[in-house]
Amino acid sequence: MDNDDSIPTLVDETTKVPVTILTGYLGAGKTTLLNYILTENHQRRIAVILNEFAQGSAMEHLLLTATTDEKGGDGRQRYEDWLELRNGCLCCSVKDVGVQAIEQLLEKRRNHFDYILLETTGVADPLPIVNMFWLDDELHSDLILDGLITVIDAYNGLKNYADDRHQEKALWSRQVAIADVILVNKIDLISQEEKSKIIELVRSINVTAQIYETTRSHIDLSLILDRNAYSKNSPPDYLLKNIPDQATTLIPHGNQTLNSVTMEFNGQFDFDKLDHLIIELLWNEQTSEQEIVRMKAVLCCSDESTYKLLQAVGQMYEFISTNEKHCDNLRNCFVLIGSNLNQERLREQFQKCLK
Ligand SMILES: Nc1nc2c(ncn2[C@@H]2O[C@H](COP(=O)(O)OP(=O)(O)OP(=O)(O)O)[C@@H](O)[C@H]2O)c(=O)[nH]1
Ligand SMILES: [Zn+2]
Repeated sequence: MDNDDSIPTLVDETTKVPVTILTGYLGAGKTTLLNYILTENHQRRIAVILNEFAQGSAMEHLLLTATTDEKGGDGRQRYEDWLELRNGCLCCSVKDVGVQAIEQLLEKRRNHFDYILLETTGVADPLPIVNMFWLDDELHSDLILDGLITVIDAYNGLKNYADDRHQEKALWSRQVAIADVILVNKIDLISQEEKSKIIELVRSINVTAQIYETTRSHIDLSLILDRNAYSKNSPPDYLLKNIPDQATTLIPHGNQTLNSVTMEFNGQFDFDKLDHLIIELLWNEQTSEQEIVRMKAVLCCSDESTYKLLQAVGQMYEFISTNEKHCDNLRNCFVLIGSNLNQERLREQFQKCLK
């Protein structure tokens, strides 16, 4: 499709390119959904990014090209580029590296696509990837996170959840917990009774997501694309949801193991104390024992009646005021990503900053 450089483009160079993230446990129907989206008439030029290990990725690539070829008769190319992140896992190749790679692609191929779909590997915590795309204006990114879709396998879902191996259960729950939209897929394989059970379970983990029942991931695209779920000055939904208070270990990457810690607190923070703690954590306590790479929070501070956001990348951090009043809902949510994060100790440190 190189000759279409000459075709005038309707894409405004200044418009940000939406990124929709697809997550879901192994085999839930993510690629099926991608295939479906790519073959539907969506008036979009979509780039697909697979965040999989090399082998799986090559296979999915084949699956997707097969689908486009089949449907290619009308001469319209429905997706224009392909970015494979080989040798690894976007989720643990610390954030901004991934964003930069995608931005570079975007710069080179600006006229070739105007939407990005990112399928994450089914065995990793999707939170770091979502974090990665929740970008500050100051970073002048061309990308904007549009939404997070979690596909769940209705047939195996209850089993995944009941799995005693802690990692599996935690992963499954987190994928459900942070979604904006949840597709309860493979409805064709379950009974009415099982359907009620799985939907009840999903709802108990995520009270705010839109839940749709699907077969072969078929869904009205207007329900999942262009959702603009993360607009400026409102706390991202996933931070206000009930993310289980827990520490998870992400898949090791190189010689480093990143882990993430999510914490919730009720009440109001004393801003000066909190500010002091952040400096302490990011500047004075960065050791091989504990290193915070990324931190985000939605906060209620006693000096303001609206939510504050906290953003930290490396040692740089900032507080951002929002327009959203915290009223009597005094929930505070933190997400920290780094190495050797000690949740207990962190919790104690933050606790001391409450009024
Ligand atoms: N019966 C039935 N099978 C489905 C449905 N959706 C997907 N499948 C099948 O489930 C299998 C896995 O689907 P994929 O789309 O590859 O799942 P995935 O989430 O991309 O899997 P990973 O990338 O390995 O995590 C495939 O064989 C699909 O054809 C459905 O609604 N009903
Ligand atoms: Zn897949």
